[in-house]
Amino acid sequence: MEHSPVDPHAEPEERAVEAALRPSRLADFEGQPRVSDQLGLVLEAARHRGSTPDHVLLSGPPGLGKTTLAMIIAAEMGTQLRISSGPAIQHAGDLAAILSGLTEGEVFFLDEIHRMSRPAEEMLYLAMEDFRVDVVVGKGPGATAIPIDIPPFTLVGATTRSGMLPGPLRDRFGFTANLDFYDANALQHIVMRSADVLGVALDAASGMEIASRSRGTPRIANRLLRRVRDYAEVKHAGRVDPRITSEALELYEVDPLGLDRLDRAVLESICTKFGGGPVGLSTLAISVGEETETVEEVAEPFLVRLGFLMRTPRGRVATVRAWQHLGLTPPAQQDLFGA
Ligand SMILES: Nc1ncnc2c1ncn2[C@@H]1O[C@H](COP(=O)(O)OP(=O)(O)OP(=O)(O)O)[C@@H](O)[C@H]1O
Ligand SMILES: [Mg+2]
Repeated sequence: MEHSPVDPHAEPEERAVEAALRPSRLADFEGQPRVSDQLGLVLEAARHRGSTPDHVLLSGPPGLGKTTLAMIIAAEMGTQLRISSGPAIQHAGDLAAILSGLTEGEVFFLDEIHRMSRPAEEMLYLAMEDFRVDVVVGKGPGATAIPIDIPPFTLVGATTRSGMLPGPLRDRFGFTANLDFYDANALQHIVMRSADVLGVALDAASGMEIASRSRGTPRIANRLLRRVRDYAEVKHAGRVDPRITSEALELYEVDPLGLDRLDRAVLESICTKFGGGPVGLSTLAISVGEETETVEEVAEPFLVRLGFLMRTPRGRVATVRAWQHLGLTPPAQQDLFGA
């Protein structure tokens, strides 16, 4: 499938553009006031004590700013950031090599920490708690563990699935930030700032138009901004206004609530082919010509969040709001749940 403009996961070629749009100071990190305040305090206190900050766990859906915050933490502490990820650390030895190479006070960012192997995880416990790793040398009865001290560091772990983290690991973080979806005002601020960086003359109303179609996600807001910029450059000599903005977003099939072609196909299928549901996930996926995983992981979470779709034990059901959003007349209320 072609990449949807509202898929919250990053396209590989998007990483470079994203780097340019990342705020590098906490003060520029918009829209998560609680997280910013609390994290600001943790960092400030550490600076006062002249020690390294507690380990930080960042959790939340893709595109909400976990990597950005990890970089901000290092920048605010004036230290280097080392980056690795759970899937890249399959052997405990990989982790031992990274940890023993850290210098004092460094921030170690471990992305997708829920995907680390078990032995690496156990090594990490010790490193987080005692700043020590035990490297096992040899095999069988003759194997010995050689303790190696590592300099104090701050681990910043990121996960989209905090539920998948084992309790002992979660407990070793001194501070956990749960990132939540952003409201339209915050996204508007983010998009205005990004427009500045990209040199796009974006007015506030167009910024709001982009924000309200971005599914609460800064990554999507920045991406839609770039699509609007392309459209404006090609069709309107670079001029952006609210009408041009909504034309552009319609061209990319992102509707006023942020639904894309697949989201609408899913709802339309439930309503028009299956009488509003319930319909099983695999049947639904076949009817829209998609993989079940795509329907389940890309389309459904947002539809559920909007209150357009319910997952019931008997299958997917479209709500009255979904019918109305599609401009269809819902069947009488009791039929939605009956039979
Ligand atoms: N609070 C924010 N203020 C400004 N820009 C933000 C904010 N949060 C995220 N962004 C922007 O959104 C984009 C995606 O953010 P980031 O890469 O940090 O998300 P993530 O949570 O790490 O996603 P993933 O789970 O896919 O790794 C970046 O370009 C970043 O600059
Ligand atoms: Mg990230």
